[in-house]
Amino acid sequence: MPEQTSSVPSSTSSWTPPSPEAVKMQATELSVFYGAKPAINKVSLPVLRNEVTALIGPSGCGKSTFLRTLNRMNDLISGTRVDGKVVLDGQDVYARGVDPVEVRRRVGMVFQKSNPFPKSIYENVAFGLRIAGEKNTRVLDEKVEKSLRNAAIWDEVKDRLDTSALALSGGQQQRLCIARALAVEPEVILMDEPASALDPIATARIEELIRELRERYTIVIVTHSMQQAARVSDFTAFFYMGELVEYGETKRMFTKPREQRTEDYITGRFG
Ligand SMILES: Nc1ncnc2c1ncn2[C@@H]1O[C@H](COP(=O)(O)OP(=O)(O)OP(=O)(O)O)[C@@H](O)[C@H]1O
Repeated sequence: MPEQTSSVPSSTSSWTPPSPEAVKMQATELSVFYGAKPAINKVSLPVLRNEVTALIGPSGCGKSTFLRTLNRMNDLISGTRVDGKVVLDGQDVYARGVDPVEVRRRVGMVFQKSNPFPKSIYENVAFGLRIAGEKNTRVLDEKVEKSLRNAAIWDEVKDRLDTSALALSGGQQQRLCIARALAVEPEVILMDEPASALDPIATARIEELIRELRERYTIVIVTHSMQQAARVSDFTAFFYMGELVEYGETKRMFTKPREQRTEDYITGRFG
């Protein structure tokens, strides 16, 4: 099978595979070990271009572990071993010679708890650009503004770019972190429960933003909220005890799940 061809578990074999051009990332037979036991076991899952893919499943089933393999964040956790393959635009991100820092630039990440640096709003967004060697003030200004606009927070902060990011509300801080992720022009954005610490209004803004960002980026989101997965995602992957149980279009998964375990989970029978 060529690298770009998507691969899905046998339980979804009646699902029509996407064309190779539609596949931005592809995990194949991916297992991750913390010590001897696999936290995820032989997971094969495509991530489709300009779509939102939601990862759902009960606590501890391996959603975050899977997410972190997509941009080699697991490399930073000592004792982790990754088996299998993750391909980004046809290139194996774990191949020898691939720079994990470049992988993380192309595949950005937003975390559950917003984590702005104790710096100004401006410097938070400019941070990655400065690290990449950008010194031109005009370029920095332009990119900071563009990122803040794209993260739907520009109007709220444009008059106080030099004030501390820590003075923003939780929802604003999370959108600032999204702006920071966008500044280095990633192609894929990974979001690990990005709204779980936010109130319903701030959550709605993040969800709206995810729908907007989908026009330009490929997004993978971990969420505990079935409603959120149904609202924001185009495709859903249901994990259970380290296995990928079912993957498919979100609408279909939530109305006609093929697997009993998926149905039990989305109807709240366990989780
Ligand atoms: N750094 C780590 N060291 C050792 N074990 C870990 C580590 N991170 C995760 N695990 C284990 O791997 C398994 C999967 O965890 P993971 O965080 O990926 O699940 P999750 O589905 O994202 O859970 P949650 O929804 O609670 O965030 C769990 O058994 C967890 O205890």
